[in-house]
Amino acid sequence: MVSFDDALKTILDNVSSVGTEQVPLVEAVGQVLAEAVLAPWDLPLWDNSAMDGYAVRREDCHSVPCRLRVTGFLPAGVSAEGITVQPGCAVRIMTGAPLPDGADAVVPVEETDETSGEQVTIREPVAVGQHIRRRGEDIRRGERILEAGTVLRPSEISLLASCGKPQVAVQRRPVVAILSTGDELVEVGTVPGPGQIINSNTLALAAAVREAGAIPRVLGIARDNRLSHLELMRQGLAADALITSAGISAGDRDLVRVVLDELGVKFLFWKVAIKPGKPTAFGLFEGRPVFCLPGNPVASMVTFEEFVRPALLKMQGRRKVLRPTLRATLREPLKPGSRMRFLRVALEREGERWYVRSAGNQETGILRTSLAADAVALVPAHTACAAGDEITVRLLGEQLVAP
Ligand SMILES: Nc1nc2c(c(=O)[nH]1)N[C@H]1C(S)=C(S)[C@@H](COP(=O)(O)OP(=O)(O)OC[C@H]3O[C@@H](n4cnc5c(N)ncnc54)[C@H](O)[C@@H]3O)O[C@H]1N2
Ligand code: MOO
Repeated sequence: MVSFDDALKTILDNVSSVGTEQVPLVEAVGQVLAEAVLAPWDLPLWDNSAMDGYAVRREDCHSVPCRLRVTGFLPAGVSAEGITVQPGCAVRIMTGAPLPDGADAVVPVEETDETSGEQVTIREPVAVGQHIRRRGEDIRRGERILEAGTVLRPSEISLLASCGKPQVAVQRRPVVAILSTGDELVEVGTVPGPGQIINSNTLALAAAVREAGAIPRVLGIARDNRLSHLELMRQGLAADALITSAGISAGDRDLVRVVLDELGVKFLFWKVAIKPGKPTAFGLFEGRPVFCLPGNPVASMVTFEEFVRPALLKMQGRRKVLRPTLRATLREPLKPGSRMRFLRVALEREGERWYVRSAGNQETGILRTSLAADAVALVPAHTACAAGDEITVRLLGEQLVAP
């Protein structure tokens, strides 16, 4: 049986990017850039006004108030070619419009009085360069603005768009096959008969795969016989990764490992010293990962979170693949366990401190506890804790606070 740390390390050492693809910009959000991007031009493209107002020559405004003749109008979207601010004159200009020749300052409309359509009075002192956005002040042409490996957020998308890229090379999202096993399973939408339960793991795993940025491919249910396993596992092994659910512990019909062995999967471990999730196995098929997760719905979710999610993120080119942990103070004591434990917990914040309490019954059949959990406490084996002790918890999902 391997330790949790060794299991995670083995997985992460054996997965890598599944390749790159070109995608339209909007679809690239959340994906990892696969190319360095150079700015093809300066940004801003040309000097322009940061205010609605008047383009002026500073030397005409030495002593204010002063009166200037309005000789033109520059809205955004027009060229300033052929327009020059002559001595004693001003050009009415809108935010974003190109700065006309001769002008070296913009006076916001609030600091002027329009005497008539033809004249304007400048009331406030004027400094050279004020309210002008200079060509290239943000980004210089030829500058390396984004490195391969960058996670694309809306800000990066904005920059890529400004650099004229309608599509971009990103790390491809892996296709992840999901196979549940068991004669007791029926698909959702069917009312379970005697001895039957609904195959909820497939949907939970597919949702978790999608949430991790990958593409789920649901294979259905392998029945508890070799042929059914063989047929669906062959399909699953063609995907970038395969996740199986159940059939991996000591049961008489637990065929998953036997059949995957037969198909040529090389297992690197098949039991981990954790609770829940002891019967978790990991193998490789032609370099592609195979995760065999326990059938208990809670164990399935916990092992996905701890082992599969980091792997799927790494396969998408992410360098940071673990959710953050924080130290929190226990509200209640914890008994020691013989294996490292993952306890579903609820966090509360008081001032700058985080407090943690059990989210409910920790038996792995009890899904309700997961609904109340917003973090998982990582409790080492043989460790008893008293109320008031600090423990490490891993946040689940994004932590938002009420406005
Ligand atoms: N003698 C032993 N028995 C068990 C051991 C052990 O080490 N020795 N380990 C226990 C632990 S821990 C777990 S977890 C389970 C895992 O067993 P399997 O992964 O082989 O899964 P099954 O026995 O087939 O099912 C367990 C449980 O989960 C339900 N299940 C299965 N598939 C689904 C699904 N797709 N959707 C929803 N629920 C599912 C299934 O009905 C069972 O109740 O083994 C212990 N036993
Ligand atoms: O994986 Mo089992 O308890 O460890 O649910």
